[in-house]
Amino acid sequence: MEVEKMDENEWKYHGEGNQSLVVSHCQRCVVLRFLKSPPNQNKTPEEILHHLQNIVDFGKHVMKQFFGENYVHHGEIIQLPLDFVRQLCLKIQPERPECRCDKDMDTLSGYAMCLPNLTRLQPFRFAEHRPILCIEIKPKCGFIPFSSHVSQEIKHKVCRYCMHQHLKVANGKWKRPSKYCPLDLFSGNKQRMHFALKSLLQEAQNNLKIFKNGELIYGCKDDQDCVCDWNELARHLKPFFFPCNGLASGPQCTRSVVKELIHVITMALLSSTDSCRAGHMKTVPVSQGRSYCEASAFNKELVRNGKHKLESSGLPRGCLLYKTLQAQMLDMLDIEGLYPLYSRVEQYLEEFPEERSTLQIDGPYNEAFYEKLLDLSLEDDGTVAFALTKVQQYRIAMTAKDCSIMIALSPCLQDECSEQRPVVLTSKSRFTFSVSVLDLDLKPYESIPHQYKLDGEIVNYYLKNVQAKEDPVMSNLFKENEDCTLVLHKV
Ligand SMILES: O=P(O)(O)O[C@@H]1[C@@H](OP(=O)(O)O)[C@H](OP(=O)(O)O)[C@H](O)[C@H](OP(=O)(O)O)[C@H]1OP(=O)(O)O
Ligand SMILES: Nc1ncnc2c1ncn2[C@@H]1O[C@H](COP(=O)(O)OP(=O)(O)OP(=O)(O)O)[C@@H](O)[C@H]1O
Repeated sequence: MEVEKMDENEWKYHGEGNQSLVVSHCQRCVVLRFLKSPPNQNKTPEEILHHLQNIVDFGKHVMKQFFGENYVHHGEIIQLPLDFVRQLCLKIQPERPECRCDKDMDTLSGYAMCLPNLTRLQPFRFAEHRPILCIEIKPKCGFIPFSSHVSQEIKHKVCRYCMHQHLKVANGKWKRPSKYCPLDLFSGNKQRMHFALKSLLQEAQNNLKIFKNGELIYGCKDDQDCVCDWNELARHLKPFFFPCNGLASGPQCTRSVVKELIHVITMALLSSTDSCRAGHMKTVPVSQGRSYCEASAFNKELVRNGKHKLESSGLPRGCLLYKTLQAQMLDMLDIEGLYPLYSRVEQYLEEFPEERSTLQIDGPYNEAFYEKLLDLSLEDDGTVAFALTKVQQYRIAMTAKDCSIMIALSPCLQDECSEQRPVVLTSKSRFTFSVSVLDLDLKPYESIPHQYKLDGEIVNYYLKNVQAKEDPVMSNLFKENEDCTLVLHKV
């Protein structure tokens, strides 16, 4: 990219999260990702550069190992003319959702990350001007803690996402709770995955976005502004799924399109399009802990119907969901078991503050950092080294619990099968697709006390306000299910 010739008119607002703001190029397949910070808490250009370097290194040396070369796009740092950045910031400001304006885009350092636009097929080839559909999913934590350090039994039964929903609705973050449960999506069972995806389509919150040719057509721009009309979605997607079929619009058409969409997402999520080193490392057994969540609407429906053998077909080893789950499961102790270890590291650092850099707490995130993460032993020998390894593994797990998956799909013809890319079939079309992961910024060491506090708040809110009021018939059914999997029904 010729940075001297940067023109803000060639870029447009694309999206943002809590930490960064993204603009996309109007013609080319790249985005710029800027860091954000609260007003008057600007970091120095050196600090920004260091932070960005850490993000790139972490993607390159650590997350690529866990997730696989093809899934991770670490990008590169770019230094931009300050004038361009300031003009760009002014240009995009009106597009920003109000709820994200508590932080400002960094306009002082001139540094940003340059990344491929993942709403396009990866790797992108210039010749491609075909229509593209992209589904972004933030799946969140896909397992129930199996750690013996968990102090509240409910955490072994109901997943964090489902519990957190209630607190979020009470706090006004979302108007309605979602029926989505990450354990259904991560189950590998198609029926459960379909239910999870349908629930995401019903209540997208910040867990689902759909882009057509790079433009957001479905999902929440912010808490107030949600474009979640299935008929409108079907209108956008009909040409993708039923290209030469005169399927009339109406409820039947909407249902058919949504069904095809869910099918195609499921197939892409279960596909294995990469191999990686961590695939060879000793992995955390996926079978640990319970494979379903008692609060899942899918599960409740089964129990209501007297069925209690919830299928968890397991995920294919090479697929991105599997790799994400493996990385998430590096949280083996749960925050309750981790927090005392964090305190041990803290105590050590208070005594020896100069050791902070040797311990690589704030980077560099290099090969050596990665190697130290591979020790999955849970035998606490009382050392700082053990505590530190668990803390760093926890940070990786937290990162994987908050990342997003991008599935880009483009219609292709039968004779295009020779391409390197995988293909997924629907009843009336075929698509080449790519799957990528984004937002792999390592969670800060300093966020651990916040995690500890939040965990307590989520669980206490749930126990007090939800479980206490739960339908007693339902909880009895669960109890019976748990004890002997035999439920007696009145005849
Ligand atoms: O704690 P959670 O599970 O609510 O996750 C936070 C996310 O909220 P969510 O529940 O997905 O709506 C939250 O997402 P939103 O800003 O609410 O869209 C952030 O991703 C936050 O990350 P960070 O601390 O800013 O790096 C996330 O915080 P971390 O816990 O990942 O640090
Ligand atoms: N390389 C990319 N290509 C296309 N879109 C992207 C890319 N990177 C980010 N985005 C879009 O920008 C949004 C915000 O990016 P990102 O998730 O990295 O922000 P964040 O502030 O780090 O998020 P969080 O709130 O989870 O901390 C994403 O949800 C996605 O829609």
